[in-house]
Amino acid sequence: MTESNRSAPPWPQQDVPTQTAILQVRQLEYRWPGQSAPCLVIDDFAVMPGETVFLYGPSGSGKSTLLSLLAGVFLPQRGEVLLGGQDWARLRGARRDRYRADMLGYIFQQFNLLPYLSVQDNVLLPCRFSTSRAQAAIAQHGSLPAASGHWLAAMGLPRSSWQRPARALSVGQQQRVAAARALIGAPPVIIADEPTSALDENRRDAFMDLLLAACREAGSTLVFVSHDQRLADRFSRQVSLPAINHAAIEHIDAAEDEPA
Ligand SMILES: Nc1ncnc2c1ncn2[C@@H]1O[C@H](COP(=O)(O)OP(=O)(O)OP(=O)(O)O)[C@@H](O)[C@H]1O
Repeated sequence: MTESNRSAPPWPQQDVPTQTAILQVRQLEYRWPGQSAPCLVIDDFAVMPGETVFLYGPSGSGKSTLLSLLAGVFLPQRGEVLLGGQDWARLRGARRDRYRADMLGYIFQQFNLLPYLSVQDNVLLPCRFSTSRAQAAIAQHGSLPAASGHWLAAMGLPRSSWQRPARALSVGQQQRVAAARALIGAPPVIIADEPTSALDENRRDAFMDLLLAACREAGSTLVFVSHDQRLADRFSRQVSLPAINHAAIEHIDAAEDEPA
């Protein structure tokens, strides 16, 4: 990205009219190194801007693998994965990392916070890697500390916790910090991989209420993986990975993972 277009959204504008998919998978085939058979064979899968997608499937069906492909962490052996009209395979090394930081917030099952950094500094991390996220955060909230405070408050974290080291927070609070980190700078897409699996029922419901409201406020599209079918109705679309994946892999307890 050049200095002159830094304030523009980071994705290639000419390729993204409003009704174009923000995420697109075409003729994808992905095989893990050393495996003879592919784990994922997906002809066509698209997510439109503003959707909230609940992606489900049994253990081992490839959900996390697909998320890594959507995030450009892995590249497919065949086919294309596009984010914001940009084919991940056409970006190399540092450019791919920067585009990911510009475009994506990622919430991990185990939070992946830096334990000794303060809550606020954890939330600000994406702004260190992405100029466009930092600029968006400042444009929206006036300053980076104000932006981190905004998303921490949106996720229900009291001000008294913001300067504490992340490791001093409870599991439920740490997952809220991870969500605030994904939301800062309002990236176009948020990907969440089983973010509620460590939460009890009350904390899970509260987390979901706050996360979905915050994604709406940020205008971020959400792709959310979970085993927990009780969450499915909260989303604008439910997608069964085995239903779109033509790879001949064994699924464990497929029937148990159908939505209620
Ligand atoms: N590091 C790896 N090396 C080789 N094969 C792998 C590796 N990680 C995963 N796989 C294969 O890819 C398949 C899909 O794994 P993945 O973790 O994407 O499934 P999942 O649906 O996310 O499972 P879970 O719900 O248990 O997290 C697995 O069945 C496994 O065979």
